[in-house]
Amino acid sequence: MSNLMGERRKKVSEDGERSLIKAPSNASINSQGPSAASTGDMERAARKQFQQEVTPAFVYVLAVFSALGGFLFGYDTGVVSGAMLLLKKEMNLSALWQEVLVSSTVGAAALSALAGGSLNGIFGRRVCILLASFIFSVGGVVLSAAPNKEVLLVGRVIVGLGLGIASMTVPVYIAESSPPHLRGQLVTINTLFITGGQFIASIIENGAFSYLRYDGWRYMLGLSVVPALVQFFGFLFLPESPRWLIQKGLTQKARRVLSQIRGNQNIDEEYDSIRSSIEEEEKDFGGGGPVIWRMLTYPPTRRALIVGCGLQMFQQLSGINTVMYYSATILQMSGVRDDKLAIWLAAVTAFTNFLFTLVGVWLVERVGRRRLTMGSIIGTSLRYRSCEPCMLDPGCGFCYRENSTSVFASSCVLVNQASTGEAAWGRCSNTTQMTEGIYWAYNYCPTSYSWVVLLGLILYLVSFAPGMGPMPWTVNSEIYPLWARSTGNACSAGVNWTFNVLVSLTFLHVAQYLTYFGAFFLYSGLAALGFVFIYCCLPETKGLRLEEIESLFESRLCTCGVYDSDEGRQIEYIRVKGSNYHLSDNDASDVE
Ligand SMILES: O[C@H]1[C@H](O)[C@@H](O)[C@H](O)[C@@H](O)[C@H]1O
Repeated sequence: MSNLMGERRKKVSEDGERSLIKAPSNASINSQGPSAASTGDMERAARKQFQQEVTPAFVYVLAVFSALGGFLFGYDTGVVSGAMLLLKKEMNLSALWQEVLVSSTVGAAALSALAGGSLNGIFGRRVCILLASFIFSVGGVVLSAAPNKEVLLVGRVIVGLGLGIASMTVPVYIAESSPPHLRGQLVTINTLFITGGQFIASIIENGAFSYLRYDGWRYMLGLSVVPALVQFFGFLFLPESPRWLIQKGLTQKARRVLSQIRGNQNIDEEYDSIRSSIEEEEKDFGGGGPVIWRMLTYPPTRRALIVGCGLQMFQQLSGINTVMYYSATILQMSGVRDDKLAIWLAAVTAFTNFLFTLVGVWLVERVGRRRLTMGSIIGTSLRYRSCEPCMLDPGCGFCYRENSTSVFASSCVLVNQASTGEAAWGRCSNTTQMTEGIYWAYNYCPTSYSWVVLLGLILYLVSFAPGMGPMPWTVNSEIYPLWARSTGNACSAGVNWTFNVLVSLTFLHVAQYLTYFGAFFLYSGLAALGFVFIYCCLPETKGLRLEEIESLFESRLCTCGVYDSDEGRQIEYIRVKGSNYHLSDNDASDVE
């Protein structure tokens, strides 16, 4: 089958009408005398003209309206912790009910992301986004009106169903509508909106609603109806993905949409190329069993699926949501004793995540997905090395003296086997004997080190947010051929949500057993594994057309870093006839 696809690509590049030539490098232009040089000049002029073409505003409008799905993702997963503080008092919720209310949304999202694959294939991206925003609105209304915890649970499950569908559809819709040179940036805007939603949620948690004696949680949870309705009504007027339309044979409509999105520029080459790719795909993969089976039995899509799901798995295993969901608790354990301060500091961490995702939006088309993701995961795995080594050992605790400014006379001492509240011997061995100014810290660093923990969390987010946060979503929206795109994204989003629920549900237990710092070392180790996976298996997709990306998975999965060389990236084709030139971002370096 892979030979077949190779043949197909050869055919496309030899096609007369869409005649393509290899663009010579600068060096070869200079060494080939005047005529070659003037061809080179013409090409340069053409490139310059191409690069001056303004990207129509419509594609940004489309990306922003779609990314409201990301905002709801961030808001709904973020606001629940603040709402829970109020709910547990008002509805007398047990710990089990609190856990169920928080994780039911994430669990429902995992299931509906998987189901979203078929819905996308059958009804299209636009209908799925409309459906998700409708579900979000219903969920918001149910939550804000809930008379008891059972109805709350129903509302949380409804919201989760919307989340799963939105999380797998929005990146695909944006990727399929964007021009190649902006695709990474526009898809990454979706993650920017996720982290923006988390940040706004953290502000709302602290804001006026949290001071209401009754029903503050209703406003917190119900507020999500506003962006959901904006998205719903916006999408009534926004078009379907042109690629999905072509796949369904609605070619006239697809042409109209593509030309609308491209601001009436000449779309002939882009349209032809998408259409011929899809027709070839139809011929090669038209029949023969469920899509997931066809993906698993065809090596390039199997490899893409491994890369896509692996990225999502490592994103979650590197512990992002232990920070996003528990940062207030972590800060309290590290010595911040005032509740309100801990919650405000948690908002600072959410803001850092947002701000540095913006850096990711800026970097993605400059340094590419691969380098950004690798740099990010390295930073992520290094972050935890700064805190007390003593805390790593569940058998030890920290005995210290403290005055108003500093910690002194500290030592790491074995914990009493019978009670972790005191040391096995010494100054901290008997709580009643502990005189004023002597403290015993088990499972956290003493107060004057809490800034180290806050700094640790911030440094972690500074390295996580530009790469590991957005890239798994961005890369997944690009690496599958059209016939496998919905299913590929459904699976990888399902993996993301599943590991999200696994890591966030087990975090407190893991921390109890290994201490907070031990748990962080565990995630750090997993992130290091993730680095090896990314280094070996993730190819660069920057600047390529969606239809070209599939060929990156034709060779062996783990090529151990050969992607870093520019080999293969030098093959640039420009069209000789007509006025549409396709350039990868490498071309930018040729243009003065
Ligand atoms: O990419 C996002 C983002 O990084 C969020 O902050 C996180 O909560 C999500 O789980 C993740 O998928």
